[in-house]
Amino acid sequence: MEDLKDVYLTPLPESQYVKPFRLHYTQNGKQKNWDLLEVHDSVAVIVFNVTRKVMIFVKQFRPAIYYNNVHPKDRQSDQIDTNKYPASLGIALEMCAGIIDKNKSVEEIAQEEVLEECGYNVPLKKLQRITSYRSGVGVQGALQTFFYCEVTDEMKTEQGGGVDDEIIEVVEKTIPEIEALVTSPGPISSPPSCLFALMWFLHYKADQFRK
Ligand SMILES: O=c1ccn([C@@H]2O[C@H](COP(=O)(O)OP(=O)(O)O[C@H]3O[C@H](CO)[C@@H](O)[C@H](O)[C@H]3O)[C@@H](O)[C@H]2O)c(=O)[nH]1
Ligand SMILES: [Mg+2]
Repeated sequence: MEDLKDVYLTPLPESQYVKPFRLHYTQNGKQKNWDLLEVHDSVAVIVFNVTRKVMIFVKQFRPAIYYNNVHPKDRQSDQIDTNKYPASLGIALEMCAGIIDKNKSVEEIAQEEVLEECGYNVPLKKLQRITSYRSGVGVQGALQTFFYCEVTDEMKTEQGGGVDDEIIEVVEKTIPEIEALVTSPGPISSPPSCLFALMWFLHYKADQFRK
């Protein structure tokens, strides 16, 4: 995951993942505009292993985090120096998550992501839909649907780690480790949606697993 080289930037061509727009509107009689990115809606799943009382996280290289850790003056050069800026600067700890880019229900997408990324084969009825919320309200506003799912060691039928060219490390954390994560001074290399999910878990679910 940390073997990174040949890092450079280009302007964005036509993309299947992000579409940039300027939205024009008149509000209270005043003409305005706002620059935004159309991105896919998504699902995210808290996977909790009740056999060993650990939460299942995924760790992966996130180019957007990496980019934001590169000093603006060093972004201009032909290539970003990976000795100065190693891959570790872009590695995020997240819940299992995936974009909705297929004609399937959110439950089916969530089920697929849990298998592909974490290696657990869960029946649809084990996926508890908690809520949905808007991510990136400044420029995206896409909808993410959040699930909670309890798994056992017996359900782990695959390695996990992603599909195609995805490189994902499956990481397990105990409840005290989750508490340490959400109370750390940061910067935490996780999206706020993940931190919300962890607080939700600590508030509504964790007590029964603390004994
Ligand atoms: O520019 C891009 C963007 C995506 N991909 C591919 O698209 C897939 C995306 O993976 P998937 O697991 O479906 O989605 P995530 O990247 O995990 O993103 C989800 O999880 C994130 C963490 O919660 C949220 O921020 C996102 O909104 C949500 O879509 C992967 O195969 C990528 O390789 C590319 O190749 N190029
Ligand atoms: Mg994913």
